[in-house]
Amino acid sequence: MTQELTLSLVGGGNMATALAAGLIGKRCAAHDVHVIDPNEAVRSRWREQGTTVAAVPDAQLSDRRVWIFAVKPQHMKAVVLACRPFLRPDTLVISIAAGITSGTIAAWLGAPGKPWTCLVRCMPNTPALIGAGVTGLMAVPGVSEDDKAVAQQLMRAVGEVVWVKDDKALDAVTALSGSGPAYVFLFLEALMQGARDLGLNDEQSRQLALATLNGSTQLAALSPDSPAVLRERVTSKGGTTAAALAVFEQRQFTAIVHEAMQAASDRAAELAIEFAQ
Ligand SMILES: NC(=O)C1=CN([C@@H]2O[C@H](COP(=O)(O)OP(=O)(O)OC[C@H]3O[C@@H](n4cnc5c(N)ncnc54)[C@H](OP(=O)(O)O)[C@@H]3O)[C@@H](O)[C@H]2O)C=CC1
Ligand SMILES: O=C(O)[C@@H]1CCC=N1
Repeated sequence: MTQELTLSLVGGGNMATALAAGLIGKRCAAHDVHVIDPNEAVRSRWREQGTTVAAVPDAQLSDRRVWIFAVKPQHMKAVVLACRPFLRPDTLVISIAAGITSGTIAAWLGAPGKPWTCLVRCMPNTPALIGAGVTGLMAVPGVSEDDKAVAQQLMRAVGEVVWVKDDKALDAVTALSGSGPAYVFLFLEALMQGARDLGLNDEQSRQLALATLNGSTQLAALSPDSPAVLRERVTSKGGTTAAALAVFEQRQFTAIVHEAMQAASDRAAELAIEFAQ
């Protein structure tokens, strides 16, 4: 375990919990993690894990080398400004908030005309909770290679990492892997419902649907063939799969997914404007 990394989680909700599941014990000790959250029930859960906690930003922030902002986009400005007095010149700030751009956060943290340059935006996802997450990262110009490595090392503790070049690309990451688990869970729910409607019981539906998603994604990851080729191998001419895929096509499944992802990306861009003032 890398013990020397000290961390503050600003916002101790769902995503902070998912990240901590991989980080604590692997990248930092629980007592080196300081959690800021206004909710006593949330703080109590963190206390039980052995972290220090506070309801509002406090001087302990200054002892933490890395801060991860994990509050809702609408809370970001107030929270960032409240934390700002506790910055050290070498504090590495990581934001996982959807939408809010690196330029906006850097301006909030910095002085007029002198934006904060030690800032990385990340977009993780909830499978981080079981170490199976994937995180998109982008760094503002000026972040040292060492600090990029620290951010990467943190996110690697909960899954894979993909660096992208700018905020726009991070919005695309948000629309794919940030929000993506919800799309997959929706598809899983639909498969299970479909199976129940066809007469299978709850347990059978769950086992078959989960194993199908799991097996198919593993096959796609390991196979040299494209998803399209793998799909064709399932689809016998005049058979059952062709009948099902014809319905997907008729209902424009691909267009629906495209439209949904565009909506997620557009919403990220809206959040950037809505909560930047
Ligand atoms: N959930 C996901 O799948 C993902 C979320 N994200 C991003 O992560 C961020 C957090 O999302 P998520 O974890 O789901 O949200 P949660 O609501 O679960 O967690 C946010 C936490 O921050 C607390 N909070 C509110 N105000 C403050 C404050 N002033 N100071 C400190 N903490 C505060 C909230 O308390 P209270 O509930 O009392 O308001 C809550 O406990 C968002 O910006 C989201 O865009 C990124 C990737 C994936
Ligand atoms: O729904 C949201 O806005 C956040 C960002 C990605 C996943 N959850």
